[in-house]
Amino acid sequence: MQPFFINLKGKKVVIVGGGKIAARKAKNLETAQPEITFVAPEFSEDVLALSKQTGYSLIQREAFPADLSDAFMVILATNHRQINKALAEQLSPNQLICVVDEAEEGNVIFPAIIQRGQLQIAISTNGASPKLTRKLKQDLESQFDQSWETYLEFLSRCRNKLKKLKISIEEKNKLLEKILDDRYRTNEHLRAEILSSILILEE
Ligand SMILES: C[C@@]1(CC(=O)O)c2cc3[nH]c(cc4nc(cc5[nH]c(cc(n2)[C@H]1CCC(=O)O)[C@@](C)(CC(=O)O)[C@@H]5CCC(=O)O)C(CC(=O)O)=C4CCC(=O)O)c(CCC(=O)O)c3CC(=O)O
Ligand SMILES: NC(=O)C1=CN([C@@H]2O[C@H](COP(=O)(O)OP(=O)(O)OC[C@H]3O[C@@H](n4cnc5c(N)ncnc54)[C@H](O)[C@@H]3O)[C@@H](O)[C@H]2O)C=CC1
Repeated sequence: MQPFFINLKGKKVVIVGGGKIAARKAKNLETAQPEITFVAPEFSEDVLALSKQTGYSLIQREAFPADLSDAFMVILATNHRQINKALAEQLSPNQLICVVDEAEEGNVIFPAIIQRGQLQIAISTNGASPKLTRKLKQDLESQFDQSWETYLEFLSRCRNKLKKLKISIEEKNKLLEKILDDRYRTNEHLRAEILSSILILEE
């Protein structure tokens, strides 16, 4: 399995099933802002609340292959093994497909995600142990506190400015290395100091 970061903004995602796992996959996708449609005869409170909050569409009936034909991504999350399998078989090999009870019938698996602003860490065990994935996520969550979000904003501002400067690659790299010192993450004054010294340089 190849890890990627993919832009799903505005993409059509169909989730077949409206239970606990359907809701969890939709929450996993929330910051990516896709257009989600759930198809299921019954929706859980979680799915109903999500759809109310976000405007996701609900189609209340059993799913048919035609519901999935124009989806960029399909998540098969019913509690019936045979239904998930049969629908997966009807999909195009060019669609992104997650089969929640049999990963090998699809081509996408969901990682656990830690997000601190522009820093994203995704974890997977290739389906070997979702519980280990969850445990590692909790470990990393305590290792990466909220300060990383501000730090990434700072790194990004510095880099965007440095990219435009007419200085040598060596000098640029030296500065980019320098701001990786952890003191720049923890000390706001150091950040302000170096940022203003970079921002006044001529482009
Ligand atoms: C292959 C994959 C496909 C996919 O769903 O994308 C998949 C498949 C399956 N999961 C199962 C079970 C559980 N999954 C979790 C938890 C998570 N599962 C997630 C992803 C994935 N799960 C993909 C691979 C991930 C990887 O590579 O590690 C996470 C990371 C992301 C998310 O769901 O958003 C999320 C944690 C994130 C978080 O906490 O933030 C728990 C833990 C719990 O609930 O305590 C259990 C119960 C314990 C257990 O069974 O181990 C079953 C058996 C179902 C059954 O028994 O019927 C299957 C089917 C099978 O094994 O074939
Ligand atoms: N990948 C993962 O992370 C995990 C996957 N699972 C698997 O996920 C599956 C779903 O689990 P839950 O959400 O807890 O089940 P659930 O019982 O809460 O929900 C099942 C949903 O499927 C819908 N459904 C049934 N037949 C349908 C049809 N023909 N068309 C459309 N929708 C239909 C039901 O109306 C209901 O909304 C199970 O097969 C379970 O083995 C379970 C745990 C974790």
